[in-house]
Amino acid sequence: MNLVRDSLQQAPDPLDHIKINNMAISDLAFELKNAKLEIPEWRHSIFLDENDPDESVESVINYILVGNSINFQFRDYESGEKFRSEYNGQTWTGAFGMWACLKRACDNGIPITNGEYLQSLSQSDVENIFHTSSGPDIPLLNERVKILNQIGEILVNKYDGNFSSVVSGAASYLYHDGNGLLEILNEDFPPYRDCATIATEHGDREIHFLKRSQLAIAVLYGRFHESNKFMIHDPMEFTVFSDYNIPNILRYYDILEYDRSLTEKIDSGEFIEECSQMELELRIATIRAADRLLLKLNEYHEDQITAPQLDWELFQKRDSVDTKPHKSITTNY
Ligand SMILES: Nc1nc2c(c(CN[C@H]3C=C[C@H](O)[C@@H]3O)cn2[C@@H]2O[C@H](COP(=O)(O)O)[C@@H](O)[C@H]2O)c(=O)[nH]1
Repeated sequence: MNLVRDSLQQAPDPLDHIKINNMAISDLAFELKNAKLEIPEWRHSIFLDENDPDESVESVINYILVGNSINFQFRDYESGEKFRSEYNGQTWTGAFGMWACLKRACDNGIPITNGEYLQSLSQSDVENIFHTSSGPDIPLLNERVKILNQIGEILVNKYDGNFSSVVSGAASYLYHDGNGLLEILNEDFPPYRDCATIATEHGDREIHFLKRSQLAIAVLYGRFHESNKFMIHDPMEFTVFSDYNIPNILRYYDILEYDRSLTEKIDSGEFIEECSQMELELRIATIRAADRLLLKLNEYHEDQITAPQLDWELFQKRDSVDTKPHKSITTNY
């Protein structure tokens, strides 16, 4: 049982606005066959380090799972300019800009991973956390406040106020008869849910993308996979994380071919409505194409490459491709 892959089986194939080019998939797989395809451990200064005397595996788990609940939308909707903030003498942009602010809050003793604190966070508290002296404000601030309040309430009511209790109570799997960590995040934490309904010839079908929840678990898997401090025994069940960068990178490599109407919308900077057919097709095609790319890549690799490794390889190219990402206003990515 894989919530994402099983649900995508129900989605239309082929799609109306996007064609997946299998030749281009083979070409990119060949190009990447000797790539390192590492599992990132995310050991930047903007993340907590479990080896610090003041930190622990639990504090890293709490930090990553709180932060990823608001890991979405970092580009100014008009200018496309990325949110950015300073930390440790460096400028961090986009998602890393968000993490820089969260780390700054931790350094200032703000208990942002404590459910009690989160459930009563005010708008001005969050404005202060994400205050930046340069560039655009972080988008969707109010949505971030609501999500953090909701996450805090759930943690207090069910999990002793912190995410490490969620992890310790879950099986060390993504999927495990409802007790896998991904299943629990999806079931117990509505802000982490990431699903939509798509019309098919057999009627409406619910499809799951689980982008932020999979990314959050993949970060912990990457950080601790060489130790027994946090295990995921079914890493092949990850899919790539369908945000606004991965589809654009696949488009750049001609793996995703958009029809004229979708091309015109994206290249003119028009918004594509969240949960519209076009937006859902972008996310469905991203995961379908990336899974096919994984299969091709694994023809060249003895030890099986997992989706987080492919995702990170692709994601790093986001600022060097000359195609434009789509714009949808959403809290899913
Ligand atoms: N597929 C995929 N999507 C990712 C990431 C990361 C990397 N950082 C995470 C890794 C560890 C921490 O958890 C960090 O947050 C962010 N994103 C997504 O991209 C968007 C931000 O893009 P830009 O505006 O250019 O910063 C936004 O939707 C964000 O959710 C990734 O690795 N893969």
